[in-house]
Amino acid sequence: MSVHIGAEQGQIAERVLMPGDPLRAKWIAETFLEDAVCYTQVRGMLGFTGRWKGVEVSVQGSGMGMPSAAIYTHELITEYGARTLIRVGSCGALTDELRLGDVVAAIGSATDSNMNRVRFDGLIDYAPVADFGLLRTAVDVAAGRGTPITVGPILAADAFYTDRPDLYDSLADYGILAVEMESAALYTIAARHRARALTVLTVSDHIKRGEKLGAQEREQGFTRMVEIGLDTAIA
Ligand SMILES: O=P(O)(O)O[C@H]1O[C@H](CO)[C@@H](O)[C@H]1O
Ligand SMILES: O=c1cc[nH]c(=O)[nH]1
Repeated sequence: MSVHIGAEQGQIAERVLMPGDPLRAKWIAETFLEDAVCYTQVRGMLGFTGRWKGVEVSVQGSGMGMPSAAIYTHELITEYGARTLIRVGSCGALTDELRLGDVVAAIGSATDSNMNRVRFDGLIDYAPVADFGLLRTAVDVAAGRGTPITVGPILAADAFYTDRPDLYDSLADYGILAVEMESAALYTIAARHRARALTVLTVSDHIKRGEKLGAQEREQGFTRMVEIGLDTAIA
């Protein structure tokens, strides 16, 4: 029984969807999974296991930011044997190519987090990347569903409220599509343990245009993302 999840062995599936928001985990379990059972409420970070198209899948809230996401990723993999981890989150668009509600798959994550500098003694700028097989599957799944998906690099930031919006402009110049707050930790820890990880996001804000998704569009956008995540997880 792990410190932060506290589930019994066997209660968590090998395939896990990871939203940051624990209430999104609840919504996913109640909306998409058959026979979903809640296996943790520790710190209010809800986790559920049920079935999608007959295959066991878990959905575990990971909180906001890399210190929190790293804890859940680590425990899911090392204590519960999770092998396929797909983050389903929201992001702020940095590029004009993206519109509110668009779905993004993160091929890799630039980050301002210090975690990998500590890991590699400041000597290497490690490049956290998605599992290629999962990414390819997600693109195929999205095409099969008729959902446009934009694949590219993103920024995993420590701060939601930044004092350096100028850096967002520079990153956009270098092809970074959007900003969120967990993917670099997910990709790094999954790689360390030879697990597969992918981040799929819905554009909830446009940073440059100052736009925000409304409640109904948010739910529709998240539905498309979650269905891609679930189909990819079981493929
Ligand atoms: O929608 P989620 O998955 O929480 O992801 C994004 O939303 C939170 C910030 O509002 C951060 O966790 C960020 O990564
Ligand atoms: O991390 C995030 C998530 C959504 N929107 C943002 O601007 N940042």
